[in-house]
Amino acid sequence: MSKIAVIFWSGTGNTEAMANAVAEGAASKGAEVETIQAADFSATNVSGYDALAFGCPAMGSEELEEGEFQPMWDDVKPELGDKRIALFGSYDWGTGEWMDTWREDAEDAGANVVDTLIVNNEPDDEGLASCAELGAALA
Ligand SMILES: Cc1cc2nc3c(=O)[nH]c(=O)nc-3n(C[C@H](O)[C@H](O)[C@H](O)COP(=O)(O)O)c2cc1C
Repeated sequence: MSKIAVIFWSGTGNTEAMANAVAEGAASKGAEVETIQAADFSATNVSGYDALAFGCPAMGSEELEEGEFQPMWDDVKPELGDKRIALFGSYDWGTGEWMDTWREDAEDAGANVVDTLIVNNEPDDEGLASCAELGAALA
């Protein structure tokens, strides 16, 4: 059975709803899933998982959240090796630029990004289904 971590930061709950749906999708494929707040995850935890999903909304000016998520990400990304990872998050007025930058950053660090998913504001049923598919694809 594969073990999957879904690590997220969410200010107003939209990315958290995505995280829960990603976790449900992975669990539906028989994976053991842990959903973890960004502040509670660090590089030393990476080895305990086969695959990892990271969720963070567009913040700043098309940036990752700087207080908790960005430091965690900078700590974790060099340790990901060839583990399968997915990136997801919610946004509002932009075009998803933060996700393009984030994916590039992950790939520059050598990460094996299997997929990314962005959802505008609160995920609707279609958005939640896409999240579940993302989770299932990681499992
Ligand atoms: C401080 C701040 C900065 C933001 N910057 C952006 C941005 O650059 N681009 C964008 O599309 N949305 C931006 N947003 C909107 C959020 O990404 C959007 O509200 C998202 O749904 C929040 O997700 P959450 O509920 O998981 O916190 C920003 C929101 C806040 C509060």
